[in-house]
This record gives sequence, C-alpha cells and structure tokens, in this order.
Amino acid sequence: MALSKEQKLTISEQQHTTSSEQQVALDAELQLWNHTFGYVKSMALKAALDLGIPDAIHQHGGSATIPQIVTRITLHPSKTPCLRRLMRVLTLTGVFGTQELHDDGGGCDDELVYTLTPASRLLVGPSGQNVSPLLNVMLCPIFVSSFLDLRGWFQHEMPDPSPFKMKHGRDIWELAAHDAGFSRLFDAGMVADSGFIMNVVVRECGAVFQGISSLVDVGGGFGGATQAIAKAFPHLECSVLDLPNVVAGAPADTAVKYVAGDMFESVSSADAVFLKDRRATGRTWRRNACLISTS
Ligand SMILES: C[S@@+](CC[C@H](N)C(=O)[O-])C[C@H]1O[C@@H](n2cnc3c(N)ncnc32)[C@H](O)[C@@H]1O
Repeated sequence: MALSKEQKLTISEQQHTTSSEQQVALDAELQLWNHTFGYVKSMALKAALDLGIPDAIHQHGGSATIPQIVTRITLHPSKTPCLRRLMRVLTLTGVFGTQELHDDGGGCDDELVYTLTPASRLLVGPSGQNVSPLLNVMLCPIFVSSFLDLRGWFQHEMPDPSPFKMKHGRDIWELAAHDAGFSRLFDAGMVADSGFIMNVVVRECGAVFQGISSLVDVGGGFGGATQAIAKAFPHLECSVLDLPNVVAGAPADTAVKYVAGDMFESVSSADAVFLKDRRATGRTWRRNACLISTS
C-alpha cells in the first residue's frame, strides 16, 4: 500500500525524534563512562611517573619516540605496544605533546615524537620546579585507597574520622609517625610543593613579609616554605613548628630553626604566624597560605 505524502512526513519526523532521543542517551552514557573511567587518567600519570617517562623524554632533549623512550626506562619488550596506548592517554590529556617524525627512508611507519608540555615540564628538572614528589604522594595507594569507601564514611555519625583515618585507623600524621617510608614520601611531597609555590608567593606577595622581624611556620614540615622566605628576606628570624617525628628528620644546615611541639598545646612566640596548607574547595584544589601578624 502506497503511503500518502503526509504519512511519509510523519514517519520521517518520528525517526528524527527517535534518533535525537537516542543521541541524548548515547551522550549521557558517554558522560557516565567519562566519570567512571576518570581514574584511568590518574593511573596513567602515575604509571608515567613510576616508569620515569618524563625524565626519559627530558634526558633525550625534550622530545623522543617510543624506541628512544624504551632505551631509557625499564619495560618488558612485549609491552612496547601497550606503552604506545599509555602515551595516547597522556597526550590526549595534555601531559605530553606529539609531533610526527616523517620517515624519509621509504618506510611506512611515521613514528610519533613525544614532547614535554608545560604540565610535564613540571615533572622534570631540579627541585624547586619539579612537583613530581607531591604527585607521588597523592597518587600512592595509601591516599588513593582512602577514597574507596566514601559510602561507609557518609554513613558514619559525626564527629567522625576522615576517610583516611577510617581506612587506615590513623590520621596522616599518626601514620607518618609509625611508617618511615610513608613519612619520607609525604615530607618530600610537601617540600616539592613549597619549593614550587613559594617562588611565586615571595615574588607576588613579598610585601606581607616586610615590617616584621620574626615568623613561625606552624605545621611547616621540613621547612621548604620557610627556607624560601628566609632566603628572600634575610632580615627575618624564621622558625618551623612541627611534630617531633617530623622535626627529627628536618635538615640541620639551614637558616631556619626547628621547634618540636604540638600546635594545639603551644606556638612559639614570633611577630607573625605562617600557615600553608591545601584545601579541596568545591570543584578545585585551592592553595591556602596565610600570614597572621601577632604583634
Ligand atoms: C599538609 S602538611 C603541610 C606542611 C607545610 N606547611 C607545607 O605546606 O609544605 C601539614 C603539617 O602539619 C604537621 N602537623 C600536623 N599536626 C600537627 C600538630 N598538632 N602540631 C604541629 N604540627 C602538626 C604535619 O606533621 C605536617 O608536616
């Protein structure tokens, strides 16, 4: 039976409606997949750091092909194709860049050249600019595993332990006091973070350190931040207050004085108290540095 023009139009409108509904569903599913597999990005970055891929590219002059990278990292030869897939994730997410190396010798393989981007340039080079120790802490199983039972944490009555303490039975500082390996990893991460950000703080906010003659960095760890302040403002008498197990491992040969104690019991007197920390606020990590004048 032949369809009238009107009937044909109705069918085509229905098909159009169905296909756009399907598109909405497909886009929604894609969105869920992006969330579900979001951790692959973190784990790909962790693999790159653990394998030493940023250093391998850096040592090769800032750009390298897969065959050049594998000469500088430890990788089973059978895993070379998997390394290409890892690099694909890391280039799509901006950790590395690519250029194409054209094979002028008549070969058919155009080898990709992986390059450092502004992000991966922060993973190589001297301390003070290299933030990999901080990423190593945040991506270590001890931290990552704290996020695996947030349901249990939400179902626990307030006041409650943090997800970290619920998972490990101790808070970060208690665990650091009992686990020398974790303590070293954590302190190195804090030093790296301070080395990176304090260059900016000293340059951009230097005025706040004028007009005071002494400062105590409360919970200052190994004193990375305070050392940067002491170097930029030599007139300042700088000290760090931290827990005894942290102070025990602090460097001895700096202009900074280390005081072992508990900030909730007492804070050594100074013109200003400095607090540096990171907080997760809403959608982003925000860095908080605060100088409280006590005089
Ligand atoms: C997130 S780290 C920050 C370290 C440093 N301010 C920085 O930004 O690199 C927090 C520091 O606070 C210290 N801390 C925790 N509880 C403390 C307490 N009750 N008294 C003194 N220091 C404490 C920890 O040992 C750790 O070094």
